[in-house]
Amino acid sequence: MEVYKIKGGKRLQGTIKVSGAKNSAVALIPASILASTPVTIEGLPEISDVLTLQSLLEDVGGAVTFENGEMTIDPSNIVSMPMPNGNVKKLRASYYLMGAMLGRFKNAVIGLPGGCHLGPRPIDQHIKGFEALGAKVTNEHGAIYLRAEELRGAKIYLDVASVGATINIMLAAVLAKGKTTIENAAKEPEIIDVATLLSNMGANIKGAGTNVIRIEGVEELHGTRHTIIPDRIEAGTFMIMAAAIGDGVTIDNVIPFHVEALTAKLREMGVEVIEEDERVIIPKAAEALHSVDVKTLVYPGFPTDLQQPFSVLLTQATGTSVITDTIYSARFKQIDEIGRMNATARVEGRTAIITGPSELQAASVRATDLRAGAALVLAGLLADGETEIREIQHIERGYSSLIKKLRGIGADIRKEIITEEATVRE
Ligand SMILES: CC(=O)N[C@H]1[C@@H](OP(=O)(O)OP(=O)(O)OC[C@H]2O[C@@H](n3ccc(=O)[nH]c3=O)[C@H](O)[C@@H]2O)O[C@H](CO)[C@@H](O)[C@@H]1O
Ligand SMILES: C=C(OP(=O)(O)O)C(=O)O
Repeated sequence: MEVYKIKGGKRLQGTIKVSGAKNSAVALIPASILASTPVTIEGLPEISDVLTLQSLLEDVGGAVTFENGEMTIDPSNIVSMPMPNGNVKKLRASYYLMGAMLGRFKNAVIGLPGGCHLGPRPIDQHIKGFEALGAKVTNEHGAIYLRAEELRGAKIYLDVASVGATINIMLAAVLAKGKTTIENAAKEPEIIDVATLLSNMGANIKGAGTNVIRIEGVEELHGTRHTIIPDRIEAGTFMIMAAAIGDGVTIDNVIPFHVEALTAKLREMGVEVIEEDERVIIPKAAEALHSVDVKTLVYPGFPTDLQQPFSVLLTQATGTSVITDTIYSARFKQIDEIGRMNATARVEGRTAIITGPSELQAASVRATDLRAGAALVLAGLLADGETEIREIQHIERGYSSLIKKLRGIGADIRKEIITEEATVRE
């Protein structure tokens, strides 16, 4: 079993570079299925979600190369083969194969997606959108069957501003006949990124990044070259780490506007944050951090994906802080784990209540999901002693070269293989 081992207390210093956005990458790769000629995406993060999608595309006939963050996908020989099991269950974003395969072939069979367990993760709004476009959608034996004679543009109002549903409907609608309008669309930067790729492939999309997206279907899409946006969640994770235990950290390859909600909260806590064109500098960890309350919201609100690492920073603040996650009701599994590390924190319904400052102590802990894993890495960096983090496969779904990057700014973190015997003895 692979684990991360972290010796806490080392102050972070230097420049750390952010990779391409995971939550864009996992939609851009399926989007390439809609083209008739090769699509190249530059700057992809080297994470397991990207590798899983590569092999899913290869399974259905795609010719894919991936080197130095650049993926070229030749979708011309892709066929609509059913994908009910296997790799599709490894990630949440495999649901984008539904929109892309439906858009190109008018039929698809895709297993229900996996991803982090954060409480219910329904896809009813995706299905409502596909049905509005003319697809018949059924759930049979754990897979979604989508079939359409033809797809026709429609007006779709989303009951919740879902990132996944907005992107999936765009994917299905770009080759549909006529005009599609998505109302109450989500506005996340990743949606703009996917719309930019699709537009460069020849799609006609207006309004991505606002709550009304208008799509005029086209006959065919062609290949293109696209550079992915930086990962605002990875950038935010490093900003939080720098605020907790930094001594001059520059986070490079960030769009500062994308992390505005976090920057505002950090400043409210007493952290100095300097924003430049494509980087953010945290000159030093604040001497005294103030407690703050945080509510996660759809973009541009405070992102649910940063709430978990942020909860660890709050253990260092003086006073009681309350986090409310309005997006995912059960996204607090890190709280039990940091409790083992001497944090004073508890969960009440949709909120986590954290009182600080606490001197964290090293322990053996479990990365229950991706961002809980990032939270535990931060807890390990702060703790006295050597922390062991298990189930790191969750972390590696979403953070590219994390060990190398953190070592580059002075962290004492390494990956080790431990035997089951050692696990049992502990
Ligand atoms: C709004 C929001 O913060 N979205 C985040 C969410 O996206 P993700 O794509 O997972 O979630 P959505 O944006 O699609 O969903 C937002 C909310 O709508 C609900 N919902 C969604 C689809 C649906 O068909 N029915 C439905 O009820 C979800 O349960 C959730 O409460 O997690 C991703 C990975 O952690 C983040 O990158 C996204 O920024
Ligand atoms: C929860 C996340 O990923 P996924 O939706 O892929 O499980 C995340 O990116 O924080």
